[in-house]
Amino acid sequence: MKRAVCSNGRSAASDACCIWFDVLDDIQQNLFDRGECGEETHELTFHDAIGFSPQGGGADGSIMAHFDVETNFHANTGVDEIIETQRPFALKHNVSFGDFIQFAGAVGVSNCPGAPRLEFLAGRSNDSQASPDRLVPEPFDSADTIIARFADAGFSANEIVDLLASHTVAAQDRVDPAHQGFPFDSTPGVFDTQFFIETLLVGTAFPGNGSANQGEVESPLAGEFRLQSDFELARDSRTACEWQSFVNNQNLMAANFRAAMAKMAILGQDRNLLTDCSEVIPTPKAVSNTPTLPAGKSRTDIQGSCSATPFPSLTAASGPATSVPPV
Ligand code: HEM
Ligand SMILES: [Ca+2]
Ligand SMILES: [Mn+2]
Repeated sequence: MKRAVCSNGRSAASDACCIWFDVLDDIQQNLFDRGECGEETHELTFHDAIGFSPQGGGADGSIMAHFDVETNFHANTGVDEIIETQRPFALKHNVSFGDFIQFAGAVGVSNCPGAPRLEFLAGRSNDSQASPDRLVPEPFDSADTIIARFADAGFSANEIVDLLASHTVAAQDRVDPAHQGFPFDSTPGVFDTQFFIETLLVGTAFPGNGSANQGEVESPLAGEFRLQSDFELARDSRTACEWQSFVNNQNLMAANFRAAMAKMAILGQDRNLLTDCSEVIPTPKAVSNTPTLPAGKSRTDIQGSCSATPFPSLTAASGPATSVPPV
């Protein structure tokens, strides 16, 4: 079949995909600061899409269209800034908010070395209803509550773990506002397995001011932040084996994340009515780093929680205890 001719010598299987090359150029330059590993937009993919229940909603752009409602939800505190930054790009290119949020998320992830190249389907309507409150999980929710919420949206316990690979390139700003940019693993610029290793280490202290915020538990490394929800899901019998399976398996982690993200990105949408524009998403750089026990830690610091399989043996880094700078 003849390919559609797009800007700057590029082409696409469908005419409808050409516009996304222009959006790509614009956001790489002006939203991601020349291709930075962008955490923020990719958080928005989740907060828009998980506003879904069998009653409706989902990855429909509602968080941007009805930001006056949805950003008042406690779990969306602070997300208003990301929305304000992104909305002008969607309006300028005249694409739907739902498409834009998922596209920006996929491009943001592609800027992180080691990430899978995510699927991107275009064609979501720009009509949406505001999501009801209490659908976005909170870091202080119990494993039971989180697993039940995801089940209501159609995700298994293992798929929660798959989606949480996103926390390998993430940091907190709002749980402890006095210590913004404290990341969830020691390599927040790399989509690697360190998040799954480090969340299983014994917690030793609260970074920053030394005391707990709501949804925070003790972390194992100076400067690293640990969410209570990550701590619990790493150790819960329903999620611990999927969690451990990623510890030394980058390819499995990346493949499962890709599949779960593809599902999340079309919550509430009909896949058959969308156009596959995945070829517009850049191919992420590969990584070759070895999954590692951070310096200063040993096997005895690991709280292995999968009863079916022993914790895999890992290379231990040497040198002074790892300390993680903010992002
Ligand atoms: C169990 C469910 C989840 C909970 C309770 C949770 C909770 C949180 C919290 C509390 C933060 C810190 C926000 C801040 O203080 O600025 C955060 C950050 C983040 N989360 Fe999650 N999350 C969950 C699942 C997910 C999923 C499924 C994704 C994406 C697919 C995701 C992507 C992110 C990203 C990218 C950030 C970093 C944002 C930034 O750097 O500003 N999270 N998460
Ligand atoms: Ca990482
Ligand atoms: Mn939504």
